[in-house]
Amino acid sequence: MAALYSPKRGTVLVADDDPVMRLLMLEMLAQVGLDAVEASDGRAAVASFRDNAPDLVLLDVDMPLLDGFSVCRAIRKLEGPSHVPVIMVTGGDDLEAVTQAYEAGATDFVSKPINWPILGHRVLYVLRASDAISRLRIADAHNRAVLAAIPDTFFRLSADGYYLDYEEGHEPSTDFASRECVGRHIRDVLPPQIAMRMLDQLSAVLHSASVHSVDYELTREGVSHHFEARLVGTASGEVLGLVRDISERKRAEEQIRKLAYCDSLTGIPNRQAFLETLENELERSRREQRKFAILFMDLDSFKRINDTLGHNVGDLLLQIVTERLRETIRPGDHLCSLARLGGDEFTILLPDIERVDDALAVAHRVKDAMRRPFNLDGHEIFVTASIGISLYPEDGEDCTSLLKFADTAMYHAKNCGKNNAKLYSSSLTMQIMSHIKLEVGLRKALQNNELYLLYQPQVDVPTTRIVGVEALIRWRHPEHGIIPPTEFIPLAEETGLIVPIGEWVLRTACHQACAWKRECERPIRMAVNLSARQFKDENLAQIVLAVLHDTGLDPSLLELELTEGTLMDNALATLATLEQLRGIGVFLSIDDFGTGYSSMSYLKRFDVRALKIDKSFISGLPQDSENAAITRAIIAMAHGLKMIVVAEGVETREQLDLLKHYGCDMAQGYLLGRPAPQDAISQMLACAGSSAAAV
Ligand SMILES: Nc1nc2c(ncn2[C@@H]2O[C@@H]3COP(=O)(O)O[C@H]4[C@@H](O)[C@H](n5cnc6c(=O)[nH]c(N)nc65)O[C@@H]4COP(=O)(O)O[C@H]3[C@H]2O)c(=O)[nH]1
Repeated sequence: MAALYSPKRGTVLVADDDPVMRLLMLEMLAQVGLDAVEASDGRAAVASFRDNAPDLVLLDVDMPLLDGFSVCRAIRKLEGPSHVPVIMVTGGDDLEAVTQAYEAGATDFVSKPINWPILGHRVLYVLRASDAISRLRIADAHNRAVLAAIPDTFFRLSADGYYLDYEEGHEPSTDFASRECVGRHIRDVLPPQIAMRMLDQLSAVLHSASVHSVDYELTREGVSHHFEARLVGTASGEVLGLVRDISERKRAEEQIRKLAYCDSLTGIPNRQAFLETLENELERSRREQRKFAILFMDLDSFKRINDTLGHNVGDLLLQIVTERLRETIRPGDHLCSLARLGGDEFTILLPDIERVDDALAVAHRVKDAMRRPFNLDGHEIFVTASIGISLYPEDGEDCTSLLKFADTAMYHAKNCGKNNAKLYSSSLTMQIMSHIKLEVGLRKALQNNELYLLYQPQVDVPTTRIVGVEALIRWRHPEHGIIPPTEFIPLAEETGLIVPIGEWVLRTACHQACAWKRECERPIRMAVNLSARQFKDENLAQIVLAVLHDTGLDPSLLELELTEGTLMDNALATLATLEQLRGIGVFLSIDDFGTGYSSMSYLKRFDVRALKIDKSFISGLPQDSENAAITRAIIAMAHGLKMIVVAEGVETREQLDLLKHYGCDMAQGYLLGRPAPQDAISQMLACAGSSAAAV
């Protein structure tokens, strides 16, 4: 069985010279469960108090040797921090004795004649109250100790905002001295803005049980400090507050913010910071009905510099670019914010612009600043920039769209030949959307057998016999019908899809050339266009070799057509590739000759078999004497270099006659045969002598 809980039994010192009274008191105390020790005079009472440390003293006023008042005073002197309750027993209506008792330090009094049953309860009540008071004292001492241990400033405010109490914290920056606050209103102590926020929170905490905090900054003796006041309401309708100096934390936060919002390479705001500034600017411009512009800048050849000169030089370039951008936008544009979004992409936010021209003017200044040569680690580098501009509110109402549109305009600027600044327009998005759709379609075109080849005859001018064909690709789009190569080859180049597509063209064309050789029992040379991207593909020679091997076509029946631009792009690498192709035994010809560099000396180095004069020269013949002269000169020079000449775009009998007269070797054009499917070409080849149809 569990032991019964027995409350602590208190001990009462009963001091009375009357033995009957003592006996009655002892009896009464026993009734309410209390122990007692007795003293029959004043001195004995003081001695017993010292020896027994009672919890309560019942003290008669009239006693021999030392009266009750003196005993009470002696007890008060003896006792430590604990305050033992003393109940004095006074005569009937002796008011003076009561006053004297309180003055001597008595807790309570009872007057004679004593109501014994009530005295028991009275004693118990006083004991309980004294216990509560001593617990309160301990709690208070605890609280004081806690407050003394924490560095915070502590204060107490009345519900209407007056400081009732104020204890300065340990921090040297403690915001105010106690004497500046106690008895004064918060408004008279703190700056108006801060006081207002405090008062707001004051009423909030009085209506809720939660802790509210207010952050504020105060400048004391020229030094700024950040404080955090935590306020809590009490049951008595007051507010307790703790104020802490959080300057150190604020500094750390600021440091973290800097790291998170600052681009470490250039020291300017990063993407995150830019997006937040943009968000704020949008809010402000919306409120104040103002306009702003976003400039999105991208360097045109950054990747090349990074790849060729290394990342260190690339980084240095970005740092100098940042410096130049800073200088460029500084005069008069102090509100602009510059950021690096990543890589070589920079943005400039131009607030409060009045006209589009203001944004364009900054864009042109930026472009000019970038055009000055950069001296990087001993390398003199020339860089250009493409800039896209979007405007609020004209182009969009939200940050994401505005930034995207500036980016879109930047791409448009790049497509328009780089070193450009372009404004966004909604049609750009449409163009880009259809571009993306086309790209998605092109990715599937090969698997879905949507690509096919047409072949255009190439004839020997003196005899007009078909000696070769040029393979020309077409795309049968499921929705848009036939798409010409001029529309999708650049896209295939851009996306790299030209490599698999080009291989398919080569394979299909070589296959067909073999078939015609079998059918006609004479060789028909197959010309296939090679784009710059294919030419740069380091696997080109292997692909050509594999295709020739797989199809069984004699390499000398394959002619690869390249433009001058492709050849000139990287002369050294070109020579190596050409060497490999020559090693395989295929021929090379230069397409669209006359439209590019037209450098004969280079062509000699590259050992090409044929030059194809661009149709723009042929179309004006025979009337256009200038083009006639150029055509004649090209033919003569090509022959001088032992190259044969093919005229493209021959549409009339007169043109053919003139070309024959100039000694042109071969011709191709609508007059001699339009690009046609393999069956039609087979028929043409089968005709007697295989002369071109119309001639
Ligand atoms: N006005 C006029 N035009 C004539 C005449 N005779 C031929 N043409 C057109 O001129 C273009 C000649 O091809 P290109 O200069 O190599 O120019 C080609 C070539 O650069 C490219 N291309 C075509 N197929 C391929 C391919 O399989 N691979 C690569 N990389 N490019 C290709 O697309 C360009 C355009 O091809 P097409 O639209 O087929 O256009 C062809 C042809 O149809 C004529 O008498 N008058």
